[in-house]
Amino acid sequence: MPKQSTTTQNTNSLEKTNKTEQGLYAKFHLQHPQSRFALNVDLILPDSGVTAIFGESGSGKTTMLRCIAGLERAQQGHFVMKGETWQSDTVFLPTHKRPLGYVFQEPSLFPHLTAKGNLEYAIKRSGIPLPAGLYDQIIDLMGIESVLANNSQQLSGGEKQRVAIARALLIQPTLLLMDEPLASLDNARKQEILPYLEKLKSTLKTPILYVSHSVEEVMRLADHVVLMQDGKVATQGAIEEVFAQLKSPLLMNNDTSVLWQGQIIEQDARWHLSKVNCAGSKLWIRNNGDDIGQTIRVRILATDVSLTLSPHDDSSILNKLPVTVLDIVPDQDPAMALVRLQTEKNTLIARLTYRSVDHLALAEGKTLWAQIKSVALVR
Ligand SMILES: Nc1ncnc2c1ncn2[C@@H]1O[C@H](COP(=O)(O)OP(=O)(O)OP(=O)(O)O)[C@@H](O)[C@H]1O
Repeated sequence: MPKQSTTTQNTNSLEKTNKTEQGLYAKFHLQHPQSRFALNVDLILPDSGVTAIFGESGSGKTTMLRCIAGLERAQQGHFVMKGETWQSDTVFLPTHKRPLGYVFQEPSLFPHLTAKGNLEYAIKRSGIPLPAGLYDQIIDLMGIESVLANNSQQLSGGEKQRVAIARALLIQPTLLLMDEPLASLDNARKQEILPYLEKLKSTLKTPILYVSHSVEEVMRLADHVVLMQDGKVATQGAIEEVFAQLKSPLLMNNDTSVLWQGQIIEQDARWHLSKVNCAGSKLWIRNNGDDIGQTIRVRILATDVSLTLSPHDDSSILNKLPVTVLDIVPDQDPAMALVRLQTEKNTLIARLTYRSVDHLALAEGKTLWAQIKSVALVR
């Protein structure tokens, strides 16, 4: 059991600092005495939207979240949230004094209370009066009205987790920490909860740090990604940039893909297609009922991208874009290469055999055409 937090200052007065009046500043150095693992991070993160802490098992995602929550005390630690210091050389706010909500992998509801009882307990514990309408808004946001009277043991896994998220929100946190909140659920339950998380993200202003090792979840929810590797930050940035960088073996496999964001600019009713403009690169996708002007995210798998020296019109492929080779990165499979390509403003990745790389004489700066066999709408 990690050592519980202790107070080293009067927590009534949160120390103000001008270090990061906006944003989150997180710097931790932690070494577990019984393990070789060390966490070493020094980050400034956005104070809005969803930041995914993404990485392989054991890379230190949970440890970082626990340091931020004050559940784990780093030998050296500094955490500033919008100008309020939660930890420094002289400050250590205990967890219960930090204005945060924490959602764990396993929803930890009180089994002897109803869903409503769990929520009321959290509101009472927080000691912050609820503004009019917030309770109903959160219940509605999580879609739990119909299960409020149920004993928490009668709830399904998905319902329990939605109640746990509502409970975390009712504390009115300035930061919401979510540690693999969908990991204990089967795929059907995950698909059921993801739209609630999307709605939560677009409705509430609370910044969310979301730990996950699921590319699908990260691509759907995150705006910003911190990629963790061996206790360090391999890279961080806007989600499109991180997935385009190939900075981790986690991103270099059969599922290697890029994420593009764009707006629907045209509908083709006859063929049930929509045209989406992703920073100048225009793609046809299946019409999923989105209106013109709607912002969407699409995922393009590297295995769905092939390259040709000239734009072929005698192929079934709808999406063809002019591209320039940025670089050629070895795949984990020695037969395969990941070719990073520049489109107008986006990066695209093609997974090809080295034989094809040689056949097309691919090299940095070469211009050619990318054919995109399939584009998946992310939602
Ligand atoms: N209390 C502890 N004492 C010793 N070692 C620990 C302790 N907690 C975590 N570790 C080790 O620290 C490393 C990072 O663990 P952490 O749980 O942060 O990784 P993670 O990226 O969240 O992994 P996962 O995705 O599997 O949850 C692991 O090697 C783990 O065994």
